[in-house]
Amino acid sequence: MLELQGLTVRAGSDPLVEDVSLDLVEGSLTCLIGPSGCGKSSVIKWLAGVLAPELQTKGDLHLDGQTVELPHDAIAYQPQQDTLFPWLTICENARLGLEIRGMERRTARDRVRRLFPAFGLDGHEDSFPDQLSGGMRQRAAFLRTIVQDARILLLDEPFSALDAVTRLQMQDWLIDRLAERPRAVLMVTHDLYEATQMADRILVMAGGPGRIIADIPISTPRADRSEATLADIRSTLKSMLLKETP
Ligand SMILES: Nc1ncnc2c1ncn2[C@@H]1O[C@H](COP(=O)(O)OP(=O)(O)OP(=O)(O)O)[C@@H](O)[C@H]1O
Repeated sequence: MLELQGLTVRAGSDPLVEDVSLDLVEGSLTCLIGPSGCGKSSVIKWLAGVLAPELQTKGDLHLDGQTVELPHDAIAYQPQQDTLFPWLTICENARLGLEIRGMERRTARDRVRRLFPAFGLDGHEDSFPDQLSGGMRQRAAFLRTIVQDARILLLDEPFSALDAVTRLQMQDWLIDRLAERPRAVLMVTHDLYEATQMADRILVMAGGPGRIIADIPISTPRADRSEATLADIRSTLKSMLLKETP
């Protein structure tokens, strides 16, 4: 579905990412892991079309075999922080992206409001972000991303600001939402447990400059994943990350 070939990112003469290629498949969640600073966000930001303009980049991107220009409507991006505007209600925050893309305000509001129950936000349409818990804010950020109805979701550490229990709940919740409508998902995480529990495939990056050093499919169905079934793969990933962390 989405194929990236040979992404290179440089800051002047300093190579940040070198020859990264990956493909994303509909109905499949790919996790991107790697040591801090190895270039994970740079890859995901480039795919989203929001990488800092002062960086020099080279790479080919194809969607269903066609070359695409970035940013592209088929690709939705959720940055590390929830980035909800504090002066807008949750409903206004969620519909903003649709309005920017030209949707009439009433249509955007109706489309967004229909999703509130499934996102556990029923009754909070007119709340402001600081009136919600961390988990609710994160669900609101997901709502804003998912309402764009993009076929490809790029999620940069979507659960990093959450406490441990909310994080586990949100992981299950996201998997359920994705099952309702298959999309291709690329998710950056630092959490090996999260990656092995959620991913269909894990890409491991190393730094200096950033490159992909392993591509590990996880074929065990999510419902059958347990500490025992995932122990070997977690241990392999842990060794790789320890070796690559400066
Ligand atoms: N605009 C920029 N100009 C120069 N260097 C940059 C710029 N943006 C990022 N970098 C550098 O690129 C490298 C990769 O950064 P990036 O944020 O992609 O890493 P990361 O793997 O996502 O890190 P983390 O896991 O800590 O979020 C880092 O060394 C960073 O300092």
